[in-house]
Amino acid sequence: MAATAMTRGRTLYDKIWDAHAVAEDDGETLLYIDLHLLHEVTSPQAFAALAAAGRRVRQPQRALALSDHNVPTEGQAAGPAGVADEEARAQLEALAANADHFGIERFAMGDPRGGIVHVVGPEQGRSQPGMTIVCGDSHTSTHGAFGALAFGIGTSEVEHVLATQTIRQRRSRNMRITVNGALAPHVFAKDLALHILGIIGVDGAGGHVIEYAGPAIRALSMDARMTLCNLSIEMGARAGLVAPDETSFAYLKGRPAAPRGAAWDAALARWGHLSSDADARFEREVQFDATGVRPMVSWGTNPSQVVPVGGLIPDPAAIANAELRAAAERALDYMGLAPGTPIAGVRIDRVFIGSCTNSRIEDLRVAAGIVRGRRVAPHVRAMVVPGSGLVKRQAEEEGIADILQAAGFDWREPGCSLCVGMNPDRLNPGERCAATSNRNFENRQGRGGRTHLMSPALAAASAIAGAIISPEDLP
Ligand SMILES: CC(C)[C@H](C(=O)O)[C@@H](O)C(=O)O
Ligand code: SF4
Repeated sequence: MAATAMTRGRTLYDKIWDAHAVAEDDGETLLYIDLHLLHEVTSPQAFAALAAAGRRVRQPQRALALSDHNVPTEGQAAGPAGVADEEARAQLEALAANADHFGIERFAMGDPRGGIVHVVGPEQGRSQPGMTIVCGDSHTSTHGAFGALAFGIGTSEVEHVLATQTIRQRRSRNMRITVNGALAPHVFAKDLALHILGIIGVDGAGGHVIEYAGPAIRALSMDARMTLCNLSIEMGARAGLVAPDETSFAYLKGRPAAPRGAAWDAALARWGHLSSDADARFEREVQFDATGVRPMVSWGTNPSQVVPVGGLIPDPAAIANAELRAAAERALDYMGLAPGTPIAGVRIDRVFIGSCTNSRIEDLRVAAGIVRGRRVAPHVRAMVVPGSGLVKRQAEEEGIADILQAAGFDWREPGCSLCVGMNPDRLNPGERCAATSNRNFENRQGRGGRTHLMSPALAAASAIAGAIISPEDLP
């Protein structure tokens, strides 16, 4: 890039891209992949194809395999053999066998280091600034919180990465979301993400990689940045990222896979340069002030259909755009909600605190802080599913598990669980759930189930009230 015409600054995304570009062909780039995370649902066919072609895994030490989507949230110590569902058991057994055959490290079911792939990668210190990270899973965007380029890939691409440690990609456009000011007390990264979704919609970042910037983002913890980056994919983005800083470095220091000693110092020196240049160009810019962000709840069947917890369920008749109006009508019908009524007070049957969006230790601390000394409403079945065995253990050591259980929450073993209903944790038809996950599509948590996305604070408060409520309004 020596030509003077090319001296314009680069974004963080551009820099990570350029540093990993191996070859160019017809507008596509072959990108080197630093970390490949695998789970049981999207890897069996990839491994089968690899084996059929007589190939080996190019760099097995750059992969880690985890069982998360269809593991039951009890009895994990028994391993796949103890899983009742045949398809789930077959996938879990295949992952274990494939990882062992191809020399890939895996955390077996029941291993305390195991859990949701997007919780475990960061927790182990494997997800690091400046890396390219892929997984056959859309919410791989979570790892962008570390200033990594992290995105989901399909099963055929999983095979390609296993075989070559590279992937063919088209460059995305750059988008920056700058959040000025500071979040109000009791407002969390989840609210911020749902607020952004409410502004830009589910296609709002289509074709772009989002960089989150500004003082309100800098003030977020790593757990919170992961929540925000996690939801980038629901905005239509290819990935979302935050430039690394002292918060990122402090989080990573001392983690099992983080560099140590002189290697740590060298890494810090490298990571310190990972930011967008002042004159970098973003094709799209969104800016707003965090002060106005309220605790948010979804009322519909996509994650951009949100209102503040103090707001009203919208009236489709008032929506000018015909497509959005039809979507709202259909969503309200599925959700069994009446337009124009307050979202607070809508009665719920279930509560799910978990998922790669909100199942980390800070999320559980917030939930425990709200339910301490209170009881879950008698008609509500509430469960907490920690994101990993280590989160579970830490919550038990901190007394969080006791508080949640004393309040009447079911304390489960880690996994995706009720986020996606691929294990026995499912909603029954018509059941309404306050959920801390990221998707509220029709049938997402079980056939006919109705999902309201919200923060752990709101979900915990709603469990107590038996209806959607803001924690400040709890008696
Ligand atoms: C099962 C998996 C492929 C899927 C994804 O890619 O996101 C799941 O994790 C989800 O959240 O819907
Ligand atoms: S927790 Fe939910 S969103 Fe996250 S990877 Fe699992 S199924 Fe997907």
